[in-house]
Amino acid sequence: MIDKNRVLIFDTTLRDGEQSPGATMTHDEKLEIADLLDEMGVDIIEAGFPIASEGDFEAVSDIAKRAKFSTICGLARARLPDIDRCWEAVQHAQSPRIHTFIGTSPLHRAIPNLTMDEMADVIHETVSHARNLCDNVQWSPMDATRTEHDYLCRVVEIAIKAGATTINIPDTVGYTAPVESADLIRMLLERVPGADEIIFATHCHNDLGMATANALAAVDAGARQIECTINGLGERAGNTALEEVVMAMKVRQDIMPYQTHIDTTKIMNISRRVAQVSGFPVQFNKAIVGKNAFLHESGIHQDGVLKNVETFEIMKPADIGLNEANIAMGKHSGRAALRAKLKDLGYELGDNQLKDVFVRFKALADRKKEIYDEDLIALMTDSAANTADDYLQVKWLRVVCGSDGQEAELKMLVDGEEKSSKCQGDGPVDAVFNCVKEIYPTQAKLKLYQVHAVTEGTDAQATVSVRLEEDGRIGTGAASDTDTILASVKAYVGALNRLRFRSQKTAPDADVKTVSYKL
Ligand SMILES: CC(=O)SCCNC(=O)CCNC(=O)[C@H](O)C(C)(C)COP(=O)(O)OP(=O)(O)OC[C@H]1O[C@@H](n2cnc3c(N)ncnc32)[C@H](O)[C@@H]1OP(=O)(O)O
Ligand SMILES: CC(C)C(=O)C(=O)O
Repeated sequence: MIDKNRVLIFDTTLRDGEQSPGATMTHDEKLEIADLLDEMGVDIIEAGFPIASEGDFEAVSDIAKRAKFSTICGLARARLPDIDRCWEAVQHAQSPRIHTFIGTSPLHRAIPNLTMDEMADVIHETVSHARNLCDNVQWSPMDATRTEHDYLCRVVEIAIKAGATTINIPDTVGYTAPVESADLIRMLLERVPGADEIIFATHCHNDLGMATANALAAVDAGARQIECTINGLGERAGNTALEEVVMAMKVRQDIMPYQTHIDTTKIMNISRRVAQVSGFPVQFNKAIVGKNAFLHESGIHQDGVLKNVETFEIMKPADIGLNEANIAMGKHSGRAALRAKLKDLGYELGDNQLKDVFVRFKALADRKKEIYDEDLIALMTDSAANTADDYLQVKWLRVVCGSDGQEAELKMLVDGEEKSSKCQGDGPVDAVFNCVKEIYPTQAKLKLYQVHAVTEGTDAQATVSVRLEEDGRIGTGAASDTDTILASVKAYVGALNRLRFRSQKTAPDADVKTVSYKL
């Protein structure tokens, strides 16, 4: 007999999860997911429906042979050939289980056109047959939550008498509410003879978004096995999500003092893997494993988290194996978060410098949805390379591009005086460089022009590097912007400033202006 507060975790990602339209996994992918489930401490893995296809049979039987910790279970209809095939597949597991089911609600009884008595006989016969093959048998009255209570009690009792060791109560269509889910388990425990000898399981679907709540309510009422899937994958709106019930019980031990055997630090990895192999991406705001589940973007939250992480986090990201930073930089971020983030990246800023970088950061965030570390590094490089003290400064730019040519119009400050130019060129970058040359004539030769996208996406920042040579001196410039042409002209002008600075340093009589380059 297991500890009264121990809740068994039955994962059906490979069976009910795979029933999500389009989520079919290959044989090797199923083995890989089964290994991960086994390693994370899932008590029972429902590996497939062996009679459904040769592929399902092979997968269940190969998983059965390799599982080290988990019980391996296969699904079978209330038909003897299904049960035999299931046993054939699971029998080599160190701990095999047969799971057989039949729809017991009026709607489901009508499909095979069986009376209540006839169905009761089928249940007795099929569960007995399964039990003769395997001493670990699970039986499910499909659509239990829409089955008449008296009939449900009757068939559950028959299944227990026939040898079922686990009775699963499925909310097949995700119709029930938490209070009913709990009442149903309580009712069965009270009314069915022998109910205290077996384990009741709960199998919930998420059609009304209540699968997790229903499963936990059933546990509260006495169920001791939760059927669930990674990422809540499953038929229609999916099943109870493993990560949600496991973490809810872990975090709320005060009101749910139940234990599982799950190593929660493995959750994130398996969630990502299931998302990849099933082709079902996890929604960003999904509880526990969503990309945003531990991210804070708004300034007030970020400030709170930096001062005391518990202000906005009820669990540690590391508890689910997430070791990434929890601060997402974006247009709602404040100075505290920017300073902390830059410090992480190796930039210690004084208040004035932070003020300047913050203005640039907000301007960037207005144009770009997500600000990655690389964007901030680019921003710092850009800040260092292009300052308000520069001799040459880009003030305004407009470029017209089209199949009939490119024209740029540029305004610059040259030693504080505004100058403008309009030029054509062989491409937009050439056109804008021609404007610079017209405003600030120079003999400098372009030795390198390189564009590099800092992050992914069409809104990515481009970092442009420019190297110029004049009289044996080299001047380099770099700039970043979501607008590649603007980054190009800023890099070009930065390189010119640098060349000028260098030429003045080698001419001691010249009026040297202090320029704070850091390249
Ligand atoms: C709620 C759930 O998730 S239940 C599990 C659902 N999963 C699946 O169905 C996936 C795997 N299924 C399959 O590959 C196929 O349906 C198979 C191989 C099992 C059966 O295929 P087919 O023989 O072509 O039957 P089909 O799928 O058209 O219809 C289902 C048959 O199973 C019968 N059936 C359904 N559930 C049960 C049950 N629990 N016990 C006995 N018979 C059942 C239906 O009455 C129907 O029988 P019929 O062909 O005699 O009318
Ligand atoms: C086979 C049963 C347990 C099922 O998947 C359901 O009823 O949803």
